[in-house]
Amino acid sequence: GLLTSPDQLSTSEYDYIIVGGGTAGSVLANRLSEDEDSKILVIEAGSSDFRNLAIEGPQNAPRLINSQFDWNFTTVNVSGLNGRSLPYERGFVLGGSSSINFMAYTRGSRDDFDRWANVTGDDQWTWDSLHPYMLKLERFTRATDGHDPTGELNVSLHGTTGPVGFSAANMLLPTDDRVINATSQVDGFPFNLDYNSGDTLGIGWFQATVADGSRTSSAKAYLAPSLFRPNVDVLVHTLVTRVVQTDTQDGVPVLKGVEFAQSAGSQVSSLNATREVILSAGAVKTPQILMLSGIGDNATLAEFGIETIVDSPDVGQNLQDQPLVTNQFTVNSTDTLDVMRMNTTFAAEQQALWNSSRTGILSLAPSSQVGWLRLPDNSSIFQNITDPSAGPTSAHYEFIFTDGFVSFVSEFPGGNFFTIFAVVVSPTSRGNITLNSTDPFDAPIINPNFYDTEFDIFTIREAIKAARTFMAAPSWDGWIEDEFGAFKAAVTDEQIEQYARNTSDTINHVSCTASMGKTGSTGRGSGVLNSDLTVKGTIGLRVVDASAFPFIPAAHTQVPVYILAERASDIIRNITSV
Ligand SMILES: Cc1cc2nc3c(=O)[nH]c(=O)nc-3n(C[C@H](O)[C@H](O)[C@H](O)COP(=O)(O)OP(=O)(O)OC[C@H]3O[C@@H](n4cnc5c(N)ncnc54)[C@H](O)[C@@H]3O)c2cc1C
Repeated sequence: GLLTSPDQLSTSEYDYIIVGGGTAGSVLANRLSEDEDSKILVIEAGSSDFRNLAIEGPQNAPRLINSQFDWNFTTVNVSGLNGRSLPYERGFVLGGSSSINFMAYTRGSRDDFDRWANVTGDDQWTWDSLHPYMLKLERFTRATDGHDPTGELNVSLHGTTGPVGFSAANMLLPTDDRVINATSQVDGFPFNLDYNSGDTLGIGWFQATVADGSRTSSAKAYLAPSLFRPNVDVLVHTLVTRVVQTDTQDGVPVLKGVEFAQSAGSQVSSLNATREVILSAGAVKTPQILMLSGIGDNATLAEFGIETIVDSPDVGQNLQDQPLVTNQFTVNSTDTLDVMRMNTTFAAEQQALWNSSRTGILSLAPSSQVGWLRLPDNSSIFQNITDPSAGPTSAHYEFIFTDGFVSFVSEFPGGNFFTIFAVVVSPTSRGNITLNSTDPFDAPIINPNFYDTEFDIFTIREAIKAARTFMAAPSWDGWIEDEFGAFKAAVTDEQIEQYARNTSDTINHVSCTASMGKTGSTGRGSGVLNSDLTVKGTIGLRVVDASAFPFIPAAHTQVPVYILAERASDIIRNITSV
């Protein structure tokens, strides 16, 4: 059942204690509780309010930033962003970041997963091994306006019975044809019917975790159904403060205990799992919990007076995230989604329509098309830098097309706009998560370290130029008026670089802060986890969330988390075929 206080725990005999009821944690709760004999406890710091209408409404996603459903983290002053600090959103509610994200539904490329298998030396992480899970987890749903999705995705590539409902465009916009037609008018931007085929490259229709006009979160897809089972308890408003050693076996520490509290001054409770503790607290909090529990770099832990249980120098290191720039154009039209911000009567009508039938503009995902693109093979950057992408099916940069004005640095100026996001999706910069204090209620120090490398700056610059090339296609003639604001002013390479440093934000894909490496290998750079996601040097402790990625996929990260968590559930249950 759903519990709001530790006093309500019905038993102290849980087989699995899952830390975090977010994207991955909800998958685990559901799959592990399929075994009626297993008792599962999920401990979640945030609230149970994942059915709140603010979360359910797809077009409301921007308003969840800095809301009660967000941890409201901020980064350090990032030197590659000319010293700016960014808000760093993470979901603080059941479903975790899947409850507040922008819903892009992207599996990643064949090469992304084959690289995971390669660096871990474990074939279970190849695209082919994971493909059954991709089908198992998803459920394709039709558009809310009933239109035929032919031409928007390849339905035959998709699952139709899984828990995660997704869709292509819920209604059509006047800009859709312009984007799609431009793909046949300029070289280098081919149409791709379905970037979830394994080959991501090209421009195509956005698929989103929106079903029947509402957001699909992991809480809705996985956790809510499991709550009907007698063997699942979910305790909300409770922070796990650390994992504790309960035993030693053959000299190896057993970490099957957790401590938790409801607020900074309140009583700390503790429980031991009979089988294992699984950290699914996300790529910001999982490394913090590990360090507070004595698993981290020996010297760093000593500075904070934390006794080292496992000297694991990679904890919190290797942070990978993707920076983005929003580039706006003014348009010769009064029919863009900007109208929702300028015409309150129209906005109220759309709200009423969504409230009554979950249709209309508010059922749309934040974008209707997206593109996955590579730098040309003969780019000058490759003279001295090896291609950091996972391979030929993986992009270096992404476009996200938006019918309206989007900026993370300037206010909406009024008027009608079109925005192309440019995103570096195969970054070589590496950031980190470090401790700020030994207080578990304190946020850790977050440094995404954007644009630390020449490759990342080169790529964003070329992506912004490529956006200009794409938008010069004939299909935009008479509709696009002009570039806008700081984008327009950025002309020379140096100006474009400064424009990127001054306006970039995060796409919120923080990953890889407790990553998998080759099983058994130790020392700096060999990873925090074995390839079965157990924490190296421990017994009884696993990490299952975006921290575990060895490389960030050239994709949005929620589906890779779903895939990882589905696979992890079978590893834990010893199930070898899907
Ligand atoms: C604003 C935003 C937009 C995004 N847009 C997209 C998108 O469009 N498409 C996409 O694919 N991905 C997107 N992402 C990324 C994607 O949502 C995440 O990569 C993914 O959801 C991470 O899953 P996770 O399980 O690793 O962590 P989370 O889902 O964040 O789960 C972690 C959970 O652990 C809880 N927790 C943390 N610490 C503790 C503790 N000490 N004790 C108890 N509980 C704790 C948290 O409250 C949270 O519920 C976006 C993310 C954000 C924030």
